[in-house]
Amino acid sequence: MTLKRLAIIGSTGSIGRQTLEVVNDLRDYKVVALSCGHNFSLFRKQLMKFKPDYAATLGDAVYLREEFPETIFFFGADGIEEMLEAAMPDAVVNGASGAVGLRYSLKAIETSKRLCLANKESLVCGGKLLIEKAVQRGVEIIPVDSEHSGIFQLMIGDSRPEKIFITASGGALRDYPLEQIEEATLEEVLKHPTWSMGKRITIDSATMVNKGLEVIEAHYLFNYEEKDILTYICRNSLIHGGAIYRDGVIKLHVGEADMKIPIAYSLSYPVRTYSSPHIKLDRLTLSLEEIDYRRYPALKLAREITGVPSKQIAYNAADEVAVKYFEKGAIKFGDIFRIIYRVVEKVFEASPHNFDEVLEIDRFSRKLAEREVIEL
Ligand SMILES: NC(=O)C1=CN([C@@H]2O[C@H](COP(=O)(O)OP(=O)(O)OC[C@H]3O[C@@H](n4cnc5c(N)ncnc54)[C@H](OP(=O)(O)O)[C@@H]3O)[C@@H](O)[C@H]2O)C=CC1
Ligand SMILES: CC(=O)[C@@H](O)[C@H](O)COP(=O)(O)O
Ligand SMILES: [Mn+2]
Repeated sequence: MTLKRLAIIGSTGSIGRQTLEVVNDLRDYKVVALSCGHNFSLFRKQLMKFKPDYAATLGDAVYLREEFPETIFFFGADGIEEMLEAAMPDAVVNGASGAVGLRYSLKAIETSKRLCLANKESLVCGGKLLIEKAVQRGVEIIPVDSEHSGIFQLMIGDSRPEKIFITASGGALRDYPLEQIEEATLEEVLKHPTWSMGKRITIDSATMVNKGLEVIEAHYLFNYEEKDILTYICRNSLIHGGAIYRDGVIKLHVGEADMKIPIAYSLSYPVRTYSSPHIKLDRLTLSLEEIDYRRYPALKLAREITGVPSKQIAYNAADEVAVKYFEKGAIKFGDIFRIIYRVVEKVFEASPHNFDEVLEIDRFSRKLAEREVIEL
């Protein structure tokens, strides 16, 4: 059997680490390229175990060259792109966090046949650019985000659903009294009720910025208008999404809250080769709840800007900046939305034509967000 050659961007993160666990189980993939940001100690262990031909670090870790003479190293954000060019893998898992992920997604489309996309910011910031480039080059984009993986699977071999829906856990503050949300601490916000994930996305679950990003992600992936992408709370995160058909049928995607399942599916599609125990059916409780926008104004705002690229970029950039300040204890939880709202309001409506224009709007939005932090 020929092993499929895989590159993983962000191998030291939550998605990256779980991808390596999956690859270990599946056994028909050879990890040819790995990249990390700054977690060199974990990266070192991954290099020892998976022995990739190519590796890249965002930070400066030139010393790794001596320890791993068989591996060709690259450094910096350009280095991560160069690594993909050198490796020319069959598939790339993009598990980087943040808008920066778009440049790796665009490069993945030039250098491989399949992009397994966890980095939802790629679609939020450059959805049209990315999809068009993938179509032109005949490259598959397979969603890794759990809800989108669910919808993707539901849509295979059937008529197009009239509407789709994705679910939200409600995040760590879903049962807090409304008036206490403003002052919630980082420790409280990081207690996600169902999923174990990186810090930013966990904070984004509590504001529902994550769900806002996901509505936009679904808009580009599946080509639905915002009004036809519904959102509900599913407290146990067992229903990931659903497809609503014209004949009254609703198909649900149900499964454990375990990211290894959608990661594995993105690799093995169109078949399933990964084994994982399913939920005990006699203990299965399925229920959905309406979302209260007073508790989650960031989701309402994301809906209002879906399809307006410059504002989508601003929404994400302002959140990235605000979340960093919240993590440092410099702003309140409630300030995250305040900053996003003000930045999105100030950015004009525009559609970037290329990556450089996306970058320009992203940088401008970050500057606005920094200013809003000072003026709070
Ligand atoms: N975690 C999850 O369960 C899910 C995540 N996603 C999405 O997947 C993406 C990754 O999330 P998650 O794994 O939680 O994030 P993490 O923060 O856990 O991991 C991010 C990874 O990206 C690396 N990284 C950070 N900055 C850069 C950069 N500028 N260039 C290249 N690499 C960088 C990090 O390196 P290092 O740590 O070495 O500095 C790390 O390996 C996000 O877009 C998120 O929304 C979607 C669904 C579920
Ligand atoms: C696992 C996954 O796909 C996350 O994006 C998840 O959706 C986050 O949890 P929330 O539903 O709380 O946003
Ligand atoms: Mn998700």
